[in-house]
Amino acid sequence: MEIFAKRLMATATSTLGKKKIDLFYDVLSPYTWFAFETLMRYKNHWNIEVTLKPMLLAGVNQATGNKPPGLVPNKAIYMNSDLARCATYFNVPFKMPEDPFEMIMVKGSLIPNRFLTAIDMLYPEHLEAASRALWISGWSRGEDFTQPAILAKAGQTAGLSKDQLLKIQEHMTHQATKDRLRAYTDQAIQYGAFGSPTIIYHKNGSPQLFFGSDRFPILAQEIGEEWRGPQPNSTDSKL
Ligand SMILES: N[C@@H](CCC(=O)N[C@@H](CS)C(=O)NCC(=O)O)C(=O)O
Repeated sequence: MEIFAKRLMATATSTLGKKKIDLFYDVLSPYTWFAFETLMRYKNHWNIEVTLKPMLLAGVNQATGNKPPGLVPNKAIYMNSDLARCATYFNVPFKMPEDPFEMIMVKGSLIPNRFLTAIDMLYPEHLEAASRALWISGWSRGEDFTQPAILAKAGQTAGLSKDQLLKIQEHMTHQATKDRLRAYTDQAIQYGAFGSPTIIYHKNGSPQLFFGSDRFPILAQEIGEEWRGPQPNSTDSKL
């Protein structure tokens, strides 16, 4: 009981006074990978508490009437070179998959999002590593992360045991998991999301929305922290 009280106190103290940030994200979005890694690096440098919230980008697009930028031919051409430049800037091992159209428009991200949602519900301490493993799988190795074997491999990379992965697989089919994914997607839309990444800074209880991996200098200004580029510490782990 005493240990429990001590741990509770430690958790409360460690999050006390921290600026609250939500990252609404879909691993189907390569730009979101850059934002995710940057926020994870800054967790150790800024006085922030980041909550990871997997959401379905297709649901956001449907609700807002937005569409994937790759559907505008000139944007698709632009993104092809811009993503490569950004990958160097953010030091993320992005590699364009062979058929991004099939990946985004045909296969989508319902399955990987349910996988991440189930992990968040059952083993939240593995969510960050599992999200990273899925981005590496889809947007670095060109793997199909809608396939159970690829999900299992990503889960193992994230430190989940075979037994835990079986529970996750089962949990993915539960209504509660589907409802949670929808709830986070709806929450993002209510905050005003129209794409991924959507970063919400809760400024004295008032949500401020930032869209994109290119908003960090502005986010830093608004939260009163210093932007020191995408790698605030040269000892930050390299992917
Ligand atoms: N300028 C943003 C672009 C982010 C972006 O294009 N995200 C896509 C998904 S990969 C999206 O949701 N776009 C919606 C929109 O541009 O309206 C960045 O650098 O991160």
